[in-house]
Amino acid sequence: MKGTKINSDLLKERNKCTFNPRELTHFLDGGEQKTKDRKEREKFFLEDPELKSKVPMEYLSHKEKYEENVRKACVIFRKVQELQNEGKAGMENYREILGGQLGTAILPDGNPLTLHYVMFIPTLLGQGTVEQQSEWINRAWNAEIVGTYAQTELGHGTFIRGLETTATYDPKTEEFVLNSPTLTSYKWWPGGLGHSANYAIVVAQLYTQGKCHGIHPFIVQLRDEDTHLPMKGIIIGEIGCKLGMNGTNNGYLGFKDVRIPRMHMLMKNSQVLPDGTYIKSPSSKLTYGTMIFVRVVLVADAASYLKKAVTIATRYSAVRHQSQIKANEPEPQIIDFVTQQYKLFPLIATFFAFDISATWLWEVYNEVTSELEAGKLRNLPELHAVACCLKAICTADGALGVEQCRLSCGGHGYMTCSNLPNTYGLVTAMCTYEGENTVLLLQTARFLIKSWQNKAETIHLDTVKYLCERESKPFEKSVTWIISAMKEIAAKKVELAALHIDERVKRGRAYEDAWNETSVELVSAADSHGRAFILQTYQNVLSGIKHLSPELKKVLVELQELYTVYTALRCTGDLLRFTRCEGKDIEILQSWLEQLLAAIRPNAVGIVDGFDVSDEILASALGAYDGNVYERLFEEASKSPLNAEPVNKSFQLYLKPFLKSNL
Ligand SMILES: Cc1cc2nc3c(=O)[nH]c(=O)nc-3n(C[C@H](O)[C@H](O)[C@H](O)COP(=O)(O)OP(=O)(O)OC[C@H]3O[C@@H](n4cnc5c(N)ncnc54)[C@H](O)[C@@H]3O)c2cc1C
Repeated sequence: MKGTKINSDLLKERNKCTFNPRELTHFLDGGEQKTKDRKEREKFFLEDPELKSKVPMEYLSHKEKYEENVRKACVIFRKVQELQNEGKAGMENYREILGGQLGTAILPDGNPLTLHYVMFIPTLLGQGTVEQQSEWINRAWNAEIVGTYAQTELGHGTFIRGLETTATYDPKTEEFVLNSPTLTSYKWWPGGLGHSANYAIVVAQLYTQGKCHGIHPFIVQLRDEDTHLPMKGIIIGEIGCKLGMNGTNNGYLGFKDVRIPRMHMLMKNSQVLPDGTYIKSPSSKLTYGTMIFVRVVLVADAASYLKKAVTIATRYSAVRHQSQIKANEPEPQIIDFVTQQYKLFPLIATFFAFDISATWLWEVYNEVTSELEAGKLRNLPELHAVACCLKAICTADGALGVEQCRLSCGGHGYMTCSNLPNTYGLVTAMCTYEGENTVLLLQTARFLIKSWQNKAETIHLDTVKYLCERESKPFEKSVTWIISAMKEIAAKKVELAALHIDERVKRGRAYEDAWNETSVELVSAADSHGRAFILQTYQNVLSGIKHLSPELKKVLVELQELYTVYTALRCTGDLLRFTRCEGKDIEILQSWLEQLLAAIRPNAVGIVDGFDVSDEILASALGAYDGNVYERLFEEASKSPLNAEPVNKSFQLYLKPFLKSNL
């Protein structure tokens, strides 16, 4: 629909915007040059006819979808390779192509090769010895082999110590023998495992010299490199249809006496010597690296999906007219209903909060990883604790936010061509994979309880030192007060949870039972801790920005205030229970929130324009830049194969006989 007129409501919105959206784009990209690079990259991929689908993917069968996805995935990574060869190499290519922006524009229902880049290669790097890396990494980078990461089994996901696949060392042949002793030991879920990967990193219980040494990673060839037929003893297939991500080819895998050479165990940390002697890893924490890496990426992805959804819903809300506010007046744009603003604007602000946290996490992850390379593990538990709660909060709020955007678009939001249902499918999956969210919050809680008990150490840790520096300030209508109140809430929740565990233990409960019985409070404490952290990081980053125009800075401050007040009001009960805030103060916060909604209203479309998500990436009839919503809905409907003929054969076969049967 190129060259069509821009919807007049959107034109009006754009005219009243008080800042330059281009400046926001450059700010989010990290500079004008980075915007240029991103746009060039998008053009390189999105304008390639090979990457366009002839028929919308949703009208394809499950099998056709998979085949089309593999075709496109191969084109994509060939193109990434071309970029590398031209010297335009960089993590950005992979992050964009695998993440929520460019990646989902080309493969909206998931990429069957993602795990190769996101898990297989990072695990080889993180857990393989130098020799193993030199054997495998080049082959993997050059895509001579395609790998996946097979950990979860039918019977166990969260509790990895309970995994049942066995790898038993045979010193006579210097091989491991892999077996799936039970139905529940079958691997279940790994992306790309069904029909795409020919290798996998398999997590299995290691047995040597008659003893089990717990779970370890092994490289296993699944399929012949030429024929792609399953190797001897490999039982493999796809797990079937899911709520979303139907293009990722999640698979199952069983082993029947599958032999692999000793050097196929990844031995950077633990080792098995030729005679079967087991050498333990110097620290169990050394395997955290890859896990944290993926969680860091997921926080950024959650922000990116939210950015897309809120762009679609905000533009649509400016175009859509419905009902009346006053009798005899024209129908308003639905964005003028304050309830609609309340649905959308806090989500716009949430994107900024998450994006800023994601950048922080990425930087700290890189620092801690280089420390790790130098054998320094000190900062790893703190990073792990922050990554866990940020992943849980950002993916959970991201999924809720995308669903709220869908609901805010009324009936049309329910259309697949709004791209909101599909986006929801992708985000909600993130709440489960790479650590189920509740379980992750409990991991953060474990760190918080330890920090609570060991204040001498805690005072030196940036993310938790507030547990030692407690002061209860009287209410003030300010961002700073809310942040200190959120920390106070988190600290009190940690204190209470620690107290309740102690009380239960004193009453004779085992510590583990006491932990479980206190776990609702523990999760809540970790959640508050994470939210306080996000608010503080948002504040730190925003107050440090110097080079922006006053017009844009003003908008960014309003958004930060909105996110902060919105977060505070979402935990009104906690504020009243744990801080010096009173009922009358909540009213002040409520009216502050309403003022902020009104302040942001004229700039809402400008802000989402500033996100600069192209129409191809939005892939939405409701969210395109020109706002021609109704024309696009009709255009999408015309693509339904049912509309290709005036009468469907089912009329003659079933409907007509039914109608004429005189029941
Ligand atoms: C789309 C998708 C892609 C995936 N891709 C991969 C992949 O590529 N490779 C791979 O190996 N796996 C993959 N997985 C599997 C994923 O990692 C697991 O589903 C996840 O770890 C959760 O484990 P589970 O399914 O066993 O859930 P469960 O652990 O059975 O969780 C069910 C419920 O029990 C609760 N629960 C469990 N343990 C505790 C506890 N200790 N305390 C409190 N509550 C608890 C949870 O909170 C949850 O409410 C994928 C999953 C999905 C959905």
